[in-house]
Amino acid sequence: MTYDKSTMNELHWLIDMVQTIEVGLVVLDRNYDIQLWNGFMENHSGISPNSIKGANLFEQFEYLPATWLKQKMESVFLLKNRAFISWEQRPYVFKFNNYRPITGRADFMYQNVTLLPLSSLTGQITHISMIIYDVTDVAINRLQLKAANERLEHLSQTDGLSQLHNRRHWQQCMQHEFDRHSRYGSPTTLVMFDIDHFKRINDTYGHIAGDKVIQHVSHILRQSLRETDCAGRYGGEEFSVILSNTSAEDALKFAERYREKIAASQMRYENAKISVTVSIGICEILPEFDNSAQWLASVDSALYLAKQAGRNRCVIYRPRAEIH
Ligand SMILES: Nc1nc2c(ncn2[C@@H]2O[C@H](COP(=O)(O)OP(=O)(O)OP(=O)(O)O)[C@@H](O)[C@H]2O)c(=O)[nH]1
Repeated sequence: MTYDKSTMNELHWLIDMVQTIEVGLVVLDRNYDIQLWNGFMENHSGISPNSIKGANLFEQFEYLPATWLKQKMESVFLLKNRAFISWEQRPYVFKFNNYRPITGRADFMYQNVTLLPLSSLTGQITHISMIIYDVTDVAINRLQLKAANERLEHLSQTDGLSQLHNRRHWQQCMQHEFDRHSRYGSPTTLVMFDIDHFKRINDTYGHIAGDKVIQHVSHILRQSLRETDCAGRYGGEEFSVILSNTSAEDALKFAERYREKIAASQMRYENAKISVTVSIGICEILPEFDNSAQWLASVDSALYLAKQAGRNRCVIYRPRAEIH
C-alpha cells in the first residue's frame, strides 16, 4: 500500500494533534492492554507512552473500579455502542491531580469519559478507545452553586439567634407531622416551653444578656434532641419541639429532664451568674383534633397552666390538664 504526500501529511498532522490535544486518549485491546497513550495522559500521569504500551490497564492502575469498568467496556465491545461515564456518577476514572489556577481548590481532576468501539479493517470491534475530558471547572462551579443553594436554604429555615428552625419552617414541620399522623396514626407529641420571667432578665442585665440566655437554653435543647425531633424558636422566648413516635408520657420524661437541666445550669454574663427556669406544655395529637391549629392551641393552653401553677414545671394537655 502506498500513500501520496498529502495523505502522509494528514496522518502526520493527526498524530501530532492526538499527542497535543487537551483531552486524554487511550486505546485498549480486547485484554485491556494499553495500545495508545497520548500526551495528555503522559502529562497528567507522569508515565510515558513507551513505558506503558502493552501494560494491562487494571494492573497498571489498581485503584480503578475493575468490575464496574469492565462491565461497561464489555458492553462497548459486544454491542458496538458508545458508553459514557459522567463526573456526577463517578468524579474521576484516572486519579490525576488538578493544577488549574482557577479551580485550584479541587484536589483532583473531575472527568467525563467516553468509551468508543474501534473497528478493525474487517469490521470487527477489536479495540476500544477511552476519551477523557477534564471537566474540573464545570464540576467545581456546579458543586459551589449547589453548596451555596443549600446554605441559603438552611439560612432561610433557621433562626439566627438560637440556630433552631425559625417559626415559618417549624410550622411547616408541624403541619407535615400532623398530616403524617393522620395517615399513619403513630403517637406524635408537641412540647412548647417558655423561659420564666424573661422580662426580668432583660430588665436586670440588659438585652444582650437576654439574647445569651436564649442561646443558652437553645444550646441545651439541641444537645437533648434526637435527629428526628424538629425544634424551633416559636416566638421571642418561646420554643417548640415536635417529638414523632412519642406519646405524651414519654414526652414528659424528655421535658422533665430538660427542665431539670435548665434549672441546674448557670450562665455567666460579665460578672453575673444567671439562672433561669422554663415552663413546659405538652400535647399529644388527640382523636378530636381536626387540624394542627387545635393541636397548637392545646399545647399553648397547657403551657399557660404551667405558668399559672407557679412556673418551672410541665403540664400535659388533657381535656382536664395534669400538673407535674
Ligand atoms: N433579649 C431578648 N429579649 C426578647 C427577645 N424576644 C422577646 N424578648 C423579651 O422577652 C420578654 C417576654 O416577657 P413576657 O412575655 O412578659 O414574659 P416573661 O417575663 O418571660 O414572663 P412569664 O413568661 O410569664 O414567665 C419581653 O420583655 C420581650 O421584650 C429576644 O430575642 N431577645
